[in-house]
Amino acid sequence: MKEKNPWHMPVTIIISVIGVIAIVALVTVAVLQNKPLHQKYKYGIVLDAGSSHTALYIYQWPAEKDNNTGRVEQTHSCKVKGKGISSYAADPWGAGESLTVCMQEAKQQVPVKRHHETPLYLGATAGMRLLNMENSSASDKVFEAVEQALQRFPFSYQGARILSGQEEGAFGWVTVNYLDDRLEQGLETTGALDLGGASTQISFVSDKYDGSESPSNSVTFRLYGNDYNLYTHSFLCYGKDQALRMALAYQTQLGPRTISDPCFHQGYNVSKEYSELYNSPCVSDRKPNGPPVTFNHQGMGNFQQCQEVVKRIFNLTSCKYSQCSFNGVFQPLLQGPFGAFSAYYFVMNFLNLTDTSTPLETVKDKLTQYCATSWAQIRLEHPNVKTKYLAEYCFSGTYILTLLTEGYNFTSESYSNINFIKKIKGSDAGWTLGYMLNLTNMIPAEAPDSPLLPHTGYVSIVTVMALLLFLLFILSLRPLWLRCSKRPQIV
Ligand SMILES: Nc1nc2c(ncn2[C@@H]2O[C@H](COP(=O)(O)OP(=O)(O)OP(=O)(O)O)[C@@H](O)[C@H]2O)c(=O)[nH]1
Repeated sequence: MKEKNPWHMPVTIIISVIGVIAIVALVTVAVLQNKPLHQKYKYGIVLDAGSSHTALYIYQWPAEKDNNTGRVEQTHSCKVKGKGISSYAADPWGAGESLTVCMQEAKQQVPVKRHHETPLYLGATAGMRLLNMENSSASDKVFEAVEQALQRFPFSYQGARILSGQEEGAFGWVTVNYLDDRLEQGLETTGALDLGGASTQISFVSDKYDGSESPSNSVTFRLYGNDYNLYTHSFLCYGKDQALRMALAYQTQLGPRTISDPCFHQGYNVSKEYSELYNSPCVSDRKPNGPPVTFNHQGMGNFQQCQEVVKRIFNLTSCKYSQCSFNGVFQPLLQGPFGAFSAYYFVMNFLNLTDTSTPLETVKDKLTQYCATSWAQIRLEHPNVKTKYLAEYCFSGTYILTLLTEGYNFTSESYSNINFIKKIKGSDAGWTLGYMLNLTNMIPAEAPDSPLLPHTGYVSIVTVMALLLFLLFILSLRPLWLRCSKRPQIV
């Protein structure tokens, strides 16, 4: 005589099968109903028309999350060949044409069906600010040509304009903090240090600054339900290319035929034109009277003397506020971590000085050694680096250190709060992303309502509940099993 297993009984089997199907159906519905829709993306394009060059950035974000948080990312960038658009004053048409290759790339990168709805912006910075100051009709002509060129592409063209220094600083700060998810989460923010070719920006939030002292340095934001009172300042002419011009102008005040420049390596000897050196509003008023056509720019390679030259381009004495950075500009006490990008990164990365835990004295020693290396040796060690960049790293490193410590008042301690960065989570640090987020209203003033549970949490809870229900159901059949097991069957 053998007892029949209750699981083999038809009723139990049918009930179990129905139970399993019910669970699978329940979990499937939970998964499908709450699964994000098939990811479709929207796109935005921003052209950064800088003083030294133009760059194009493409951003994308999930189509159904237009108004959501921390999800816009850079998918592509393109560096326009040649100089910045401000250098086309004598040939405005060339400025428009120069953008064609990168714009064609953008056409390939953005799916065709999204072209017409993709906003396209061009923002120009210090190069065009200077050209506009110097010759506003030339600047208008460059913009006309650029607009015509951009409108030939199938995107939704939203205009080209010059950003103010304040906007450039504030949008750079938004970019850095957005990419770090600091805005959405209401965390302590990171300050932004941007070193361009013609201007430089410093932006940070300080508990000590409420905007009442020097209100022109204050920008207020309400983002994700938090209020920010940002201190920002842009120094026109203190980008690294214009700063170099100013340093050279101090050394050529009397119109000499040769200058021995401590900021260039020994053995560097290049003939340069006075007219070219003084061809900028940052130095034009200092042009010596009747200088020769050219001068010999000779290197001496001495960091300490270079720092003395660089210091001369800063006015560190006049200040009508409670405290200043330089040139009489108000600056509150530095606070928190800082992200330093653009030329800060290019230069410090080349010099192997991005580790800010290195004591400032050691940084100075390394720069001393680097500047003292002969030009022949430097070229031998870096055969693939662009000669213009290579020749200027001693000056640029010295300028950065002087700007940070003497200009902005970073101390040996606060220097370690600086993080030299190029990208954050795959997107370049710079003003462009913040500019687009602002113009597309992609950062809400108030924190968006979030679902009570994330998708995975919801699915897990439904699965656990379904299993528990099934267990309860099986247990409820227990009397049936017992009855079955009490009535043994003879096989
Ligand atoms: N070493 C090095 N320097 C670079 C590189 N790309 C750009 N630069 C230089 O770094 C400086 C800053 O470059 P950008 O951040 O593009 O500045 P920009 O937008 O042209 O200038 P602004 O209009 O003042 O903002 C300029 O002097 C450039 O010539 C690079 O790859 N390596």
